[in-house]
Amino acid sequence: MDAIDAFQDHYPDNVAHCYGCGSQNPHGHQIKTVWDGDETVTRFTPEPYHTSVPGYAYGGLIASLIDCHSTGTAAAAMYRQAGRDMDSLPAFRFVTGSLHVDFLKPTPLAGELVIRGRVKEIKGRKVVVETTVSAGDVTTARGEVVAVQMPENFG
Ligand SMILES: CCCCCCCC(=O)SCCNC(=O)CCNC(=O)[C@H](O)C(C)(C)COP(=O)(O)OP(=O)(O)OC[C@H]1O[C@@H](n2cnc3c(N)ncnc32)[C@H](O)[C@@H]1OP(=O)(O)O
Repeated sequence: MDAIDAFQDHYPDNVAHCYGCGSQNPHGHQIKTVWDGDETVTRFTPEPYHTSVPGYAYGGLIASLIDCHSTGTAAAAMYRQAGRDMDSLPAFRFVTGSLHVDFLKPTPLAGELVIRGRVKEIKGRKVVVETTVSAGDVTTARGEVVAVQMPENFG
């Protein structure tokens, strides 16, 4: 387990292959998300190959960071609401029902991005998460994700 004890470190191995957040996917982003009070935070440094316009990050990367940060936040929020440890069973696993992203400013490729999430609503199997992406003091993207608990018969 990572020193920071991220939400994603608690995903069972059989659902830890996601391109955005799976610790078992060597080609993926392998994001790591933690609580910061009532918010959640992920730190991610894009690589030169994440380019869109030279010097700036590809929008699909930004969207996928918002996506997996938010589904991880949804799972953690559900455990927190239930007063349960993230390793306890049955596992709360969330998939994306809806992903909305507003690209507010170009996101520079130089340096770390800070992704912050806030739970807007928890209702039944659904969690709505608002997430921002910031480079330094500048918020470059804002997203909203409807995360839905993964049905047992997913697929
Ligand atoms: C597990 C670790 C991996 C992490 C994944 C990381 C993120 C991903 O990339 S996941 C892959 C992309 N997503 C998918 O493939 C999901 C495909 N879609 C599905 O399987 C289904 O449509 C699914 C599960 C989202 C919802 O279906 P279902 O379980 O039948 O939901 P349902 O019972 O109708 O709705 C539950 C609630 O969610 C809401 N909801 C469902 N879909 C949406 C949607 N597209 N937009 C907005 N709200 C939605 C419903 O309105 C309902 O809300 P309310 O209770 O307020 O009425």
